[in-house]
Amino acid sequence: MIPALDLTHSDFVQQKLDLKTKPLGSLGKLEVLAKHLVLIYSQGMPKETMAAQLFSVENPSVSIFAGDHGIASEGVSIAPSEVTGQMVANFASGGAAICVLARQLGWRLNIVDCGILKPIQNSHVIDNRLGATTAPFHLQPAMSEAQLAQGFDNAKQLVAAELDMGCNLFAFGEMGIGNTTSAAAIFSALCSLKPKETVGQGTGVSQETVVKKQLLIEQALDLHQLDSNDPKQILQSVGGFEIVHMVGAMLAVAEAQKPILVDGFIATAAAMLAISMAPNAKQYMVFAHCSNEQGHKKMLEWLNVEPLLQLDMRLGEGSGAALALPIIQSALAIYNDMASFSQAQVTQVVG
Ligand SMILES: Cc1cc2ncn([C@H]3O[C@H](COP(=O)(O)O)[C@@H](O)[C@H]3O)c2cc1C
Ligand SMILES: O=C(O)c1cccnc1
Repeated sequence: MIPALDLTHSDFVQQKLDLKTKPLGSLGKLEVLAKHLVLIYSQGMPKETMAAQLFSVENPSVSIFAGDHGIASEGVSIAPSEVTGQMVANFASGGAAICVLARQLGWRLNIVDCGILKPIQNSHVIDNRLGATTAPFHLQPAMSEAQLAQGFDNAKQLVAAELDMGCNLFAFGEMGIGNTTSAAAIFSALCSLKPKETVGQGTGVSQETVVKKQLLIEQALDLHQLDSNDPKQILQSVGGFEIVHMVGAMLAVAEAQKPILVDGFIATAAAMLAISMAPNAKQYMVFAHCSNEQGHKKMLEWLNVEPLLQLDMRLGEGSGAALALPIIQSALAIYNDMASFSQAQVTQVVG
């Protein structure tokens, strides 16, 4: 259901970039990014339309999906589950890191309760609750098939509403105490890796807690006997309500052939599931940063993608994705506005 990226305009875009007044390729990854984005934005355009077109980011939105995790009661985080809801209130009142970055950079923010411990009454929070926390996944599946399906449906509707508002760049963030344990379990199951390879310190837990996370994931992998080729089973068994929304939203954006800015460890676990469900989805993804969570670098290597930024961040919330917006805008500005050798009457340099 997700179309492959049509590469018809690829040579035209490359040539346009090559004829700009600079040594060939000297804007490095910015040129690669410009080409990628212009190809996405020009899908279905006839050659003449595309040749005359300027491309820009319109009405970008970052949606933060929040959900609580049954596994959190095993003490896998520095914080208790209650902090998820407290942070949702913080998102709603504009005080969290993602709020500051979104305001500064020009993202619109959606705050989505996908199933935190206790609902909060706040008109800025979208109610997409699939339950009140997932089940502890080392003992039973994190959620039912119906909850998973409902999450996908919710995400699809959210993306449809965003597209109606003219949004053409999507970022997704998450908040959910315990969700690095869930993301590591997903990574282990999808790539048949031992938990030792995939588990990290999350919010900054001790080495002892890292070992506890590994043992819980081992127990879960034993219990569920997950098939690395069955991403839905993996998501239902060891995922989270916010992760379900992320996967569903990524698939919906890719189906609409718009770009997705992928954030850190948890968002990349969601991206890997989406790609496993629909391989073409990867062609609409831009990987914003490499987080400091051990395992994220391995995920990016496994996907064979290069992130735009490496700032030693390990927060989530969509913060790394948010920071990449100015780079996206710069890439498009170079494509749109930079003079060619002939326009500027500069002798074309070769080599
Ligand atoms: C105050 C606070 C704000 C956060 N914002 C994002 N996270 C991040 O940390 C959590 C994942 O780490 P773990 O698996 O170790 O719990 C997620 O909620 C993630 O978004 C936060 C965590 C805390 C404590
Ligand atoms: O990489 C991330 O996105 C991350 C790392 C630690 C905690 N929360 C999120």
